[in-house]
Amino acid sequence: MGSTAMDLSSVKVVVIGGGLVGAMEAIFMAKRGFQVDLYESREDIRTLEHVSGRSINLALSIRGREALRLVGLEDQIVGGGIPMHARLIHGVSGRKSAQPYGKEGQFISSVDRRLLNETLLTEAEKYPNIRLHFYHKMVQADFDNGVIFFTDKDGSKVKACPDLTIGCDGAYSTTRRQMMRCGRIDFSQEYIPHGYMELCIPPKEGKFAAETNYLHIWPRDEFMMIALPNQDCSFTCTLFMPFVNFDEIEAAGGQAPVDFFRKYFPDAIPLIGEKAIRTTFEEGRALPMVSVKCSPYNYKDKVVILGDAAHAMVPFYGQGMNCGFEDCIVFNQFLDKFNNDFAKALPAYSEHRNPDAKAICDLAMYNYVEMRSLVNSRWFLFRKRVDKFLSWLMPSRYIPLYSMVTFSRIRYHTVIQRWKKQDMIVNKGLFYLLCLPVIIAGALTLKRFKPDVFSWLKFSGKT
Ligand SMILES: Cc1cc2nc3c(=O)[nH]c(=O)nc-3n(C[C@H](O)[C@H](O)[C@H](O)COP(=O)(O)OP(=O)(O)OC[C@H]3O[C@@H](n4cnc5c(N)ncnc54)[C@H](O)[C@@H]3O)c2cc1C
Ligand SMILES: COc1ccc2c(c1)CN(c1nc(C(=O)N(C)c3cc(Cl)c(F)cc3C(=O)O)c(Cl)s1)C2
Repeated sequence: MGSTAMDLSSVKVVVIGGGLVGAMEAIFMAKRGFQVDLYESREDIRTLEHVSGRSINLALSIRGREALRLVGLEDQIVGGGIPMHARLIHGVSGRKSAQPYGKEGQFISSVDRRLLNETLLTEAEKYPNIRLHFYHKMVQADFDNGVIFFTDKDGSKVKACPDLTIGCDGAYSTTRRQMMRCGRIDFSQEYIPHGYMELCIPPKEGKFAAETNYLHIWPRDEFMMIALPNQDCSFTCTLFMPFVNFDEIEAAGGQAPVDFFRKYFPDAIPLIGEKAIRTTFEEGRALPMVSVKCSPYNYKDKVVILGDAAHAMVPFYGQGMNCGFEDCIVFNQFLDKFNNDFAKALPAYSEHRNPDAKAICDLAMYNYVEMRSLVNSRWFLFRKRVDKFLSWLMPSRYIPLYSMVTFSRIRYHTVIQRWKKQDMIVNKGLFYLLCLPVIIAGALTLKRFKPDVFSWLKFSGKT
């Protein structure tokens, strides 16, 4: 159904989910001229009171920034965030080592999740062709007949009859589940044995209690903690640990959480505070992390899923939201390419985006191991220095993996291809650089003490 500009307002698009990607997608669709109805199961988060010390932040990088630029919000969001120019690794001894993310001026932004979501919803509301419906939970869909059913706040049924449904309802997506009832959708999910819990480093005398413009990392093999700065001079820490360890600490109770921190994160205790560590463990529960993959992302010309609904990933690359925002850019490009013909744009988008989303899900899972253990090892630090040297030596030909993910819009599946090629070259180069001298020294030593040791190398010349 290709449509010309003049009659797009009769095209009805329903967006399921008013989270980060749903709010962003609603704006993209409204800018095209469609009539957009966004349905969010929860309340309007802008009406909720703010609780200090409970802010959750996210790392915003170039892929997400590009989507924000396209909807005119990049400067506002980046300006309200805190730039992180480097990672700061905290050793268990308390020794800290900083590793800049890139060249001068290259940074990632720590942004407040709620503020970002509120800003997107408020921007969406400015469009006359967007209506926001809160307390509307999508419960069933008959995509073939274009009917979607919701329950509203008092449980009564609401119906919508869109031309296109866009599911942005997160990792546990109902839209995806409904699609799986009517189409051949491959689906897989994997929970990792780790959970996460958030803690807060409050301001100290109104100022940041730790180095400000850094992503703080405490890598401890099976455990890891990271901290991102907030506008109110606090840090939000995320502790990653196997559920068995969370359960042990919870079962022990009392001083167990503080004793655990004293053993693994001693330098964080004065920053967070013993009382806050105890109460966070007493009151909070570790949350799960799931990786979801599915294919395709569409069912005919009726429905498409974006964001975590299509590809939830473990957070060990800080790319989930960035990838979901990039979904909005790419889907928009396919609507341009096929002049809003959903029958062509939806399958083409799914075929194009699927390998990229699966690639970043795999990279995030790979990093789940890499960041916890290797970031402490001398080899990891050495490889970072090799990365830095090679990217200085061959800036256009050698880009470190995390730079391709975080500071470029190279397609995620191409990132993996280039990384594998680069890694082979580097490891081969390192072999020759490190092993060859040893081999040569060994051969010379052997030759000195046993001159005829290489006589078998000489050709006898006899036939
Ligand atoms: C610990 C952690 C750290 C992270 N850090 C980063 C980071 O640094 N950088 C980054 O880019 N990403 C990060 N992420 C990932 C990021 O949070 C997600 O990728 C992003 O929130 C996905 O947005 P979404 O809109 O697709 O889904 P969600 O944010 O889950 O939003 C889905 C929305 O749909 C609504 N909904 C659900 N079901 C229905 C229904 N049936 N009907 C109507 N509405 C419904 C929900 O209420 C919700 O509002 C992190 C994730 C975790 C867990
Ligand atoms: C709010 O909760 C969370 C949870 C996890 C993350 C974020 C926010 C933001 N994250 C980012 N990751 C990278 C990255 O590329 N890598 C390889 C890293 C991966 C890990 Cl796990 C890490 F600890 C450091 C780096 C690093 O490079 O510093 C960025 Cl760049 S930002 C992970």
